[in-house]
Amino acid sequence: MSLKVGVIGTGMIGQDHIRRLTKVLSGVEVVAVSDIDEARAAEVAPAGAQVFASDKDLIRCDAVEAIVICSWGAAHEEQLLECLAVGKPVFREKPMVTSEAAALKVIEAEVTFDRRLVQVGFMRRFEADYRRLKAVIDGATLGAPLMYHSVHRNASVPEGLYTSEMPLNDTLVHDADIARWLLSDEITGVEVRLPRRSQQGGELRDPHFVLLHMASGALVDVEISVSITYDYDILGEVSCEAGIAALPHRPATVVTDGHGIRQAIPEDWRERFIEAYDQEFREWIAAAGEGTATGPSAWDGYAATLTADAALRAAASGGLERIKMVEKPALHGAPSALAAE
Ligand SMILES: NC(=O)c1ccc[n+]([C@@H]2O[C@H](COP(=O)([O-])OP(=O)(O)OC[C@H]3O[C@@H](n4cnc5c(N)ncnc54)[C@H](O)[C@@H]3O)[C@@H](O)[C@H]2O)c1
Ligand SMILES: O[C@H]1[C@H](O)[C@@H](O)[C@H](O)[C@@H](O)[C@H]1O
Repeated sequence: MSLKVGVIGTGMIGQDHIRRLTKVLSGVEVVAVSDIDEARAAEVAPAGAQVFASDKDLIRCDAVEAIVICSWGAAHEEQLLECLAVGKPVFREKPMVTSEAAALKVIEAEVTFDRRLVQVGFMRRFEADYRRLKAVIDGATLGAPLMYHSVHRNASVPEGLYTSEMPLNDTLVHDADIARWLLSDEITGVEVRLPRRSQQGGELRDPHFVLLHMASGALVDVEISVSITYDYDILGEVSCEAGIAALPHRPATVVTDGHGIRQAIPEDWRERFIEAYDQEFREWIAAAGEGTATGPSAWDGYAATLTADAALRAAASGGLERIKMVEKPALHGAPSALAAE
């Protein structure tokens, strides 16, 4: 039996997820779509899917067993709370929400329901290369991680839609989440430095250099570039007490010609993380079929939101901005290092 899914938000990633849910993965069927741009929803709706003008009607529709939300960040809170109110599993693209207060409401609603329903779209955790990197760090041979260097480069971002706060509250959340997951640690403080401004960024302030302070004492530096022009480049290297572990470069055909020897880099996130998104949804479909969720949780969404908020404060203050988390609910795993402080 297929899991019957409704998709809210049929823009760039909504369409890419509809493609994988209808053409790549099995055990799932897209039975409904909704977007504030109803014409766009109708245009991309798979054959036989119902098109809803209202997101609430889609969420409450009896034929919809689980929901995928790919709308803009500001819409996420209400849509998530509605899914939790009707007890349906929900995959929510990052960022989970855009304020601490909203993140706490989502956590509270899920804890009241007393079963995990929310999975947040931090797809890096599902990629084989990141999983192998984590296995090495968790193994005994390299010793404790001391530093993580994370490079996050976008060739460009959508003009007009991508605003000046988004390097820190939309893009950085991936690096914050993967740092917490790879190092099994929590973020306790954030600093932001602004290097010389790139002329390629137009109105946007680009790039950003971010320093994340971890509860263990490890440090994480993050380069956020959103107008690097050449391609979509994601790198990661962990320095441990007795060695280094790094993500490999993606395999690509080696071209030799009059310009030298070279390998192509993925153009954008769709290409770079294609297998990660597929695996993320395979695992979501299995969990949602059992009425629950797996992988990045509402707690992880909350941690990323706090980091984004602290980064925005740090960019304004120029100093170290501290993060204080509430106590971690049992539903979301063992108490965090911070809760014990
Ligand atoms: N995990 C990733 O790598 C990744 C990649 C791209 C985007 N995203 C995230 O996915 C979300 C969407 O990004 P996108 O690039 O597809 O943006 P987009 O602008 O291309 O699409 C967003 C769509 O949502 C619709 N929408 C907005 N508010 C709505 C509402 N209240 N109800 C219904 N529909 C609504 C818009 O009309 C639009 O069609 C963002 O939160 C973004 O951060 C994640
Ligand atoms: O929404 C996208 C997406 O999350 C990408 O993975 C990230 O690299 C971009 O910077 C962001 O704008």
